[in-house]
Amino acid sequence: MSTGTAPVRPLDTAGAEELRRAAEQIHTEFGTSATSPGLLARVAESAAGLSEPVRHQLRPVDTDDGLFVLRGLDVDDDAIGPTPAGWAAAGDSAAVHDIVLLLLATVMGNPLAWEGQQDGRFVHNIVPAPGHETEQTGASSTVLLSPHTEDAFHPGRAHLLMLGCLRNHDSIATTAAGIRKAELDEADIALLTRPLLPILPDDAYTGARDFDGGHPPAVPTLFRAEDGLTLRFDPAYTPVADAPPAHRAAYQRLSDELARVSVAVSLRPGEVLIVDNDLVVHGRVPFRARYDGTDRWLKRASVRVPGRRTRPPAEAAEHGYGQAAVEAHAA
Ligand SMILES: O=C(O)CCC(=O)C(=O)O
Ligand SMILES: [Fe+2]
Repeated sequence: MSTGTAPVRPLDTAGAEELRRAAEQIHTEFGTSATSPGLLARVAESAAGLSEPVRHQLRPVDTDDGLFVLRGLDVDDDAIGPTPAGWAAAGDSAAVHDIVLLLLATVMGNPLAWEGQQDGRFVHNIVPAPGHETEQTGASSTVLLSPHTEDAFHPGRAHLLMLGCLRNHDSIATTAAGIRKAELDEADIALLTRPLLPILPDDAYTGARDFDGGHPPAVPTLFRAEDGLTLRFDPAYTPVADAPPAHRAAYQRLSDELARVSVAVSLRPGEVLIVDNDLVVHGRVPFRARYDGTDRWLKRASVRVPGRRTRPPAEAAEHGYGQAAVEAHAA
C-alpha cells in the first residue's frame, strides 16, 4: 500500500462558517440529531438555502480518483466530550456534527439510513467497541478491515460514503483504492463482469443473516458503466472459494491490484473523506483501541445520488436480504 495522498478539496473559511451556523441553528431548534420528519425537512430547507459558492464546493465526487478529503471544518476536542464506547452508547454525542454531515449529504444527494443498522440513524458513529475487536465492521480495531464497497450486499447501497473525523489521536488510517487506477487484463474484466458469486450481508446488520426470502443472488464484481469501470467488492462476505479456479484467480488479481493502488488517509479532526462507493473500496488499518474516552471517532453518512447510471440494471430485482434502505428526502 502506498502512503500516496488523497486529493484535498478545501472548504473556504466563509463556507465552513456558513455550514457550522446552519448546523448549530438546527441543533438549537431540535435539541437532538435524532431524525424526525421535521428535522429532515428542516435540513433540506437549510441545505437548499446555502450560498452558491458553498454548494459548488460541496458538489459530489467528480473525478476518476473517486474520492476527496474535504478540509476546512473545525472540531473542538473539548466540546465533543469523550468518545463513546460503541455506537449504542453514542446517542446524541456530538450531535451538531451529525447535522453537519446531514447537510453535506443533502447538498450532494439524498442521505440514506438502514432500519437494521445503528437503530436506523442517518449518521453512524464509527468507534472501536469492546468485544468487537476482530469483526469486519466499523466497530473493530485489532484486525485489518479489508477493502470493501459499503453495504455491497444491497442494491440500495450508497453512491457516496462520507467519513467525518472528530478525533484520531493515533493517526489511524482509512484505506481507499480506486478501480480506475487498477490495471486489469481484458480477460479478467470479462470474467469479473459475469454474475457468479453472491455478496452476503455484513455483521453490522441485525437480522439480515436470518433472511429466508430467497436465494442469495449472484452479482458481478465489475461493471462497465458509460464513463468507465465500477465495482461491487466485499471479499470478507463473498464465498470466493465456491468459484471455479479461473474466476478465483481473476478475483485475486483484482484484490492484488486494489492493494497496489490503495492509499492511506489518516483523517484529522474536521476532515471529511468522501468516497464514490461505485469507484472506490475503503478499509482501515489495524489499531489498538484505548477504551478511555479518547479513541478514534468518526461520523459516517451514506448518500444516494439520483440518476446515477453506475450499476447493472439487473440489480433492481435483488431482494436485498430483507433490509430496508430509507431515504431522508422524498425524490
Ligand atoms: O474506520 C474507518 O476508517 C472506516 C470504517 C468503515 O469501513 C466504515 O465506516 O464504513
Ligand atoms: Fe465501510
